[in-house]
Amino acid sequence: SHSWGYGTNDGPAKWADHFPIANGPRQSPINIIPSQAQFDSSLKPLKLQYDPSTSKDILNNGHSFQVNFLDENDSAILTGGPVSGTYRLKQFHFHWGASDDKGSEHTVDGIKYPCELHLVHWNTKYENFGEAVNKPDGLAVVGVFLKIGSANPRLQKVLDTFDAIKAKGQQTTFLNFDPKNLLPASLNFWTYEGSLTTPPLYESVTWIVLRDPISVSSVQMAKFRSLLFSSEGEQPCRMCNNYRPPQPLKGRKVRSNFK
Ligand SMILES: NS(=O)(=O)c1ccc(C(=O)NCc2ccccc2F)cc1
Ligand SMILES: [Zn+2]
Repeated sequence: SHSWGYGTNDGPAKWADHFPIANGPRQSPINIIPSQAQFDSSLKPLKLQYDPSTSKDILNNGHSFQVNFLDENDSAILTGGPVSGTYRLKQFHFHWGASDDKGSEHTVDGIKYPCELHLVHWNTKYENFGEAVNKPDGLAVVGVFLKIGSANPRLQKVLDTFDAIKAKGQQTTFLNFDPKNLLPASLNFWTYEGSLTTPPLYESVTWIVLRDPISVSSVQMAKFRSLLFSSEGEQPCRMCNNYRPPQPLKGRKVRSNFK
């Protein structure tokens, strides 16, 4: 299908040309305004049960890099929170900026974080990810903000693979990584109905954005920016600013599980 990116000619402002749902009623990301979020006591605690043995490999897909998980059984699952049923972890990936003052997709009271982690889960009422990805209750993505502070040793394990996945299409084995180690202590969250934040922008995501960030150092953020959008042998193009800006809320309610 059509190639898209984050540049002047193929970036978010142009996605509607080939993906008209870009102007749809439940697009992501959004700006979260905590004072306008509605506390919902009926929201259940979020349950993330990740068996670390299910991580498989790490891939530079030309838009971000992602850690892929075995999802043939229920060894890494999300239950509770705003969802009913069981959602299986498929992959996690990040979005980041060219400098530490931007990079997250969701914003909080207009504040941008330097980076945002997305843990992508699919609803096991469907056969597989491909079946779930375009259904209104198909996906649940947990968003985690990264804030500049002390270096994050758990994150460093991911960054240490970057020399092997510098260019688009490169992939390497990445076993026994526990994504629970990339979560903040509190699972307090905001939740709303949204979409994939990249083409095809399917409106299939129940977003679960954690309130508390995890830490990343400025040096570690510089390492993210050493990856390339481009394939080996092409004119090198540094991977950064791979974030979509906030989209219109269009009447949606944002709920929280905390006061
Ligand atoms: N940034 S995010 O909202 O968390 C997000 C999560 C997953 C995808 C994805 O799987 N795309 C590939 C894809 C799309 C459609 C069908 C199959 C696919 F693999 C895209 C964006
Ligand atoms: Zn994402």
